[in-house]
Amino acid sequence: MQHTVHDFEAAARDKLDPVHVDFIAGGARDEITVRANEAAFGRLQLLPRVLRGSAVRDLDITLLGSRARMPVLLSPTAFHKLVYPEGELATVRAAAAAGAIMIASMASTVAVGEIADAARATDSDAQLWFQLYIQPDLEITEALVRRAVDAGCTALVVTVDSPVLGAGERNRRNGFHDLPPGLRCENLVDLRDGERGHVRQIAMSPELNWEHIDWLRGVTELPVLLKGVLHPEDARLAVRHGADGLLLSNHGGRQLDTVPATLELLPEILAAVAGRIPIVLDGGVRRGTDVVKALALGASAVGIGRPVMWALAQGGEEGVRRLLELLRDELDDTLALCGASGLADLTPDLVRVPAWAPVPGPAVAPGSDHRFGGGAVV
Ligand SMILES: Cc1cc2nc3c(=O)[nH]c(=O)nc-3n(C[C@H](O)[C@H](O)[C@H](O)COP(=O)(O)O)c2cc1C
Ligand SMILES: CCCCC(=O)C(=O)O
Repeated sequence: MQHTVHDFEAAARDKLDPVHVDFIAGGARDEITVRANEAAFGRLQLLPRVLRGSAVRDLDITLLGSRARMPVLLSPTAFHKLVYPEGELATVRAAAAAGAIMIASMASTVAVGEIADAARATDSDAQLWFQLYIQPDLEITEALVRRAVDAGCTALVVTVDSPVLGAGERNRRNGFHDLPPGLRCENLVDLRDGERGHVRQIAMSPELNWEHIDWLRGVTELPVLLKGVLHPEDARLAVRHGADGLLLSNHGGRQLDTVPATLELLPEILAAVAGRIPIVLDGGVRRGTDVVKALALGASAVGIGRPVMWALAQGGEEGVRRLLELLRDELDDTLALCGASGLADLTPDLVRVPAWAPVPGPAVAPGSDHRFGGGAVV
């Protein structure tokens, strides 16, 4: 039985092909950023308030017009059928049950229209968003956007940190470059005559620039979030080019290795956008306390990537449902312990960077023996 988010990973590792475990767990190069994301949460401390809570806590959010019952989104992850036969259909049913926003990957193994139909069939009002890699062929990109719009997606998440494919050295060593026979990137099927949904159809393009974002703004009315902006100057440019939000993400450490943990960048990015657009953060979120830290510092919501893949592999729809319930319970528990009656009570004063320096007292000169009070006071 899984009692923590990490337990799902352990259970999934027992079930999955080790090559697929490496695909999910792995990152770029030395995986320094992969480790940094989780470690950053551990370094921050919470400083709770007392005697001001409430019997129930409000976890609802509205993000760019999409309502959700918890501030945890399912970040886009490719290839769900690789780990569970129903793939994204199982994931979206669980997300809908939890009232969580799912961001379907452009590289999903179920077509976005079918994912949306499965969500609607649950009678939940949970929203589906679509992640897009802008393709240098703009007609193809427009056709993809149309598929997302027709499916009823309520926002687009444009991944901008992938001018080239991340260097997953585990995948290279394992020779994992492709989906196994029978699985396809369903959103890419027949975009052009006869295209069969091959992973290699996805162009990671170093030619992309801000004009592509301007162009995209012109072809859709959907809110557009940029995923993978890390430099504060780019955050300012994103606002100027009409982005409606940012998903502050280093792709779970899968693109450029040695970039900072997203949590460490959050204050700078918030300062750069100065409240003009919401910031969602992903990377290393594994605990209710992690969610609280990110939100207290000013994120509007967080996303989870690998935990969803592990839970899906462990137990399909039921696994992802339990993962989301677990995170919701931990979040609720943390809010109660922080004296918060809802997400609005999460303020930056609840978070501390540890101050290792001793509290200042009477200073004693180096070399003096303070036990005898003989040193000069400086
Ligand atoms: C197996 C896997 C597949 C992913 N696929 C995509 C993708 O298709 N598009 C995308 O923008 N990000 C993708 N990501 C990155 C996630 O959206 C997210 O940024 C990252 O996983 C968050 O970090 P976490 O795994 O520590 O929660 C993928 C990540 C993983 C682990
Ligand atoms: C072509 C699929 C890209 C998936 C991805 O973004 C990742 O594995 O991190």
